Amino acid sequence: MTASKPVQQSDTTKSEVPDSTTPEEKSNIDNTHAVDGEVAITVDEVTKSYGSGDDVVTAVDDISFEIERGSIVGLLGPNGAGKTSAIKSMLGLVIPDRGTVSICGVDVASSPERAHGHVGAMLEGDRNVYWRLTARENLEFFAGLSGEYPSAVRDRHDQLLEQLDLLDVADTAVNEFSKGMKQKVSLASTLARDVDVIFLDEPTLGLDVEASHDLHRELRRLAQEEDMTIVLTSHNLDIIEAVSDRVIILNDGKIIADDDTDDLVDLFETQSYRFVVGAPLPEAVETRLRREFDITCKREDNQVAIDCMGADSDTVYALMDVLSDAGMELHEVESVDLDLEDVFLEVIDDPATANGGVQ
Ligand SMILES: Nc1ncnc2c1ncn2[C@@H]1O[C@H](COP(=O)(O)OP(=O)(O)OP(=O)(O)O)[C@@H](O)[C@H]1O
Repeated sequence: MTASKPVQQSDTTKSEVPDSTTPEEKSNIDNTHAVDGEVAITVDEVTKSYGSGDDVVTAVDDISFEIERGSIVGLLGPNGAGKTSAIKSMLGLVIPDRGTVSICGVDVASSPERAHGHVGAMLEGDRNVYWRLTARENLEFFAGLSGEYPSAVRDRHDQLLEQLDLLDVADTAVNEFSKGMKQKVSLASTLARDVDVIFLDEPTLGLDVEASHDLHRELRRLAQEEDMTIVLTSHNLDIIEAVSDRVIILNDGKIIADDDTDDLVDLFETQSYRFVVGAPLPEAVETRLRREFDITCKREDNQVAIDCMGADSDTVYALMDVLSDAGMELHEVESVDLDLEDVFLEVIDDPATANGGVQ
């Protein structure tokens, strides 16, 4: 990503980035898959604050992780959790106060151009591309930024355009496209160079269901067949659950969970129980349950379903004792089917529940 578009965005922090790439390194910028071992990204004790004195905001607070080559990692967190700052730190778009980042074994701070040679990024969706250019011209432009000749990448671009269902409109100006199509051109432009790592911020924003599924498939294919490493953020947790091998959840700049997506959901599933009792649930009983346990109640016909998250066996028996003391008839106890969204809300509410995943 010698000078690819994300680095050119109206990002006031860009000027902070020094380019200490040596002339030898510059002459050596290429897109070979020079991956060091199996680790594509290393983030080591990175902290990034903005402002100073009383106004200081610590957006990223001492985070460390490694991302394996060919994996897809979802970076999650509520608004203001530090996701964008973490991604910008990884890309070298902001300079961390402390810590180091390396991509494909290249230190981003000391050799940004060489590191960027391995990276594509789509940070602002359809605003990432030039609307007056055609889809194909956008791809050629972004490939050209790193010195690739249009004739040399034509086959690859045709393949990309075909995979994203854009080949028929390849020579149409982007400003005639729908938002979803622009988004796809943006993704194709991110992939227009042969890179090892891509960062995608809200890649499915504006895409319809079918286009979203196409994108899921394409991301999985890129990881599985081309060994591409993908870091994505989205507020749509269905997408993260569908494509990510692993999720890292940030809150207040800290990592509060970091685990394989399936393991994280399984962990909560085995700890989450539904107790079904006959309605009504007396207010005093509900108040006591809410005070002593992490529960939600749903009324269904003549029954009340009490969902208890993060429960071990002691909790299950203690909750059953409360119901029994209150003379409630217990119809059923079952484990609850959860999705990533349930897990995310639970971890944000109480990070300690992600035991095994907390740093
Ligand atoms: N340039 C900046 N100057 C000052 N504070 C900033 C700056 N950028 C981010 N912040 C603050 O840092 C914190 C983390 O912001 P960041 O944008 O990294 O979070 P985020 O998880 O990406 O949020 P969102 O989901 O809302 O995009 C927030 O409190 C934000 O206000």
